[in-house]
Amino acid sequence: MGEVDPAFVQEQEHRPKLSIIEAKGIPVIDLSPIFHNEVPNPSDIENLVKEIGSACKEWGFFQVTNHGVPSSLRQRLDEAAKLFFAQSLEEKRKVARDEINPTGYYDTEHTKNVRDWKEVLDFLANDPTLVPLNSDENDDQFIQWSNPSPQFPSHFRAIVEEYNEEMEKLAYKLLELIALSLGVEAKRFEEFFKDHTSFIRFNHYPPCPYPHLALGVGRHKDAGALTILAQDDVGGLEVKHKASQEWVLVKPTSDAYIINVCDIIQVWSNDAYESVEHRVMVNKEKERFSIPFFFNPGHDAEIKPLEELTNKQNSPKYKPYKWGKFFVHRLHSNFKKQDEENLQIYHYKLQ
Ligand SMILES: O=C(O)CCC(=O)C(=O)O
Ligand SMILES: [Fe+2]
Repeated sequence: MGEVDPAFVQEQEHRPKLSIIEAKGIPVIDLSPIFHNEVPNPSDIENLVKEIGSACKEWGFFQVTNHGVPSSLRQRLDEAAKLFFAQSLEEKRKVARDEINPTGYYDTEHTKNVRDWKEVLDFLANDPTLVPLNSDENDDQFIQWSNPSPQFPSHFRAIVEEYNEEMEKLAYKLLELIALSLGVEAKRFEEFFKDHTSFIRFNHYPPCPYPHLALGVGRHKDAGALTILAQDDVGGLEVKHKASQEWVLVKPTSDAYIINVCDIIQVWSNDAYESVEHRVMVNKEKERFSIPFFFNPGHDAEIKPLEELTNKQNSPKYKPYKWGKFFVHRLHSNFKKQDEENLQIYHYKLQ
């Protein structure tokens, strides 16, 4: 790749600074109070909830340790992903995604209309997953998406299924802690996740000859409820710090997960918590792997600010929207460069 392909080139203002000053990083939160005691100690839980609430307010991002996910499972998953991506393009394209079934492999994603320097493999958490056929509000047809079955490595799908179960368990726990931190019942959000549309993504960022011009993933916010991200030890994820508006590198912490509250929690909390912009830098020498689990509600979930969190002084800031319609709208526009901007939650803003 000698010539710079203009599809990858970011506008000047969005290009990464390659010499990063490592400011204070995102908080690291120890989840052992909920996992390592048979009967959790109420004051430990209270402190944990406070820590999570502050992290959500200040950063929208935090890392968790002692999260209960076996590290041996994570290792097996990392190895399987490496084996898959090391194959020829021809092999990988045998499980390519298409406009009907968007799971599987692809290497042409655009974020904000600039091509990302990455290749991706997506699996659903629930196979099959029911979603609306299109984003038209008046059309009530549905479609089922199903998972790809890569031939190699042969055990890939089985490991992904095992890992998905662990991600779900952790996601529900985190959601409870976040609910408590907002002052609502621990299980308040659970009803929205019946037949959830969550999915797991394998990201591979190959070394890039022009890391000052391109990004692994351009700046964006995640559209779902919560993301649980595993990153390797290379580093590259940057988060926009709310107070300073600076891009801050998320330093890899071994065996930790990076958690971010996404657009739906922003809406539920009526902007008490914000979904924060992030992006991924690439580098000339090393490839990088990351594995986000996107925890999304069921397609039928209606998303709007929680009644308990709104009142006369703090009226709802968003119109209700159906998650499934929003999701397929976003997905269809990710396929190619488009003239109009992607659907975002601010399009539902009331004030
Ligand atoms: O690779 C990463 O660290 C983050 C990827 C990401 O933000 C995404 O896939 O939405
Ligand atoms: Fe993201």
